Amino acid sequence: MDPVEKNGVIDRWVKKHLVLYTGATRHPFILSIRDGTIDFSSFKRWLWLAVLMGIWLTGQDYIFVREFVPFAASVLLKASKNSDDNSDTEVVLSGLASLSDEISWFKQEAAKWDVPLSDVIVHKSNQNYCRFLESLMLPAVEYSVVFTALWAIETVYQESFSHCLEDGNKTPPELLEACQRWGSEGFGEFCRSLKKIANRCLEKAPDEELKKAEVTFLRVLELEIEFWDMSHGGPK
Ligand SMILES: Cc1ncc(CN)c(N)n1
Repeated sequence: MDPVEKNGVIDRWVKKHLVLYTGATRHPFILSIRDGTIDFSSFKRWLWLAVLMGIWLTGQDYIFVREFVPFAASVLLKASKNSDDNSDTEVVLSGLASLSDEISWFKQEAAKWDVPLSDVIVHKSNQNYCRFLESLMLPAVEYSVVFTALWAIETVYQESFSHCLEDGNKTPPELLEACQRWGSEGFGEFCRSLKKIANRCLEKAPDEELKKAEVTFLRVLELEIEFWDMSHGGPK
């Protein structure tokens, strides 16, 4: 990690809000995947796996990703207009490409597990998250604020699922592919690019905007924790 990143605004916020950040990136749901703390009696294992996969295969995360696409597209639009460095556009575009791959993966997994993705009941916490994304798509929302949100949303998944791939993990084989999707080094590289751009914008932001970006960062962490809680409590 180069020195600039170490002392950037984002690292300061992560340190300042470490409890909430850890709550989002080391959620019991994630720890239960990493530790494979699944009762290995066949029925419970299957049931538990069905609950674990629930977050993906009851379609909650599929619904989220469908909402996340227009949000990411709105960041792309702001990048093409506001950023003084057009490489931002390329970074956001690469993220959109991986989102389209994510959607195809959901569809293929849903088919494999014979889970319909149509007329899925949207869970309350998912509705809240999607409404939050919509609020960030308004033209008036500053570039540094939306980029902080984009970085936080992607990084929570990357930090969470890379943890499930670390040495000593007991992640069930059925979940490895999902963990590799978001926990991969390539996705990690993408998240670091987002962080660099967010830091660059935040360094120049006036106090008012900086405060808004910090509040947005915390809101993303809260929503991600609610999202994991939804799966941990099972689909309601
Ligand atoms: C809830 C959530 N947050 C983040 C990601 C990663 N794009 C996701 N798929 N779902």
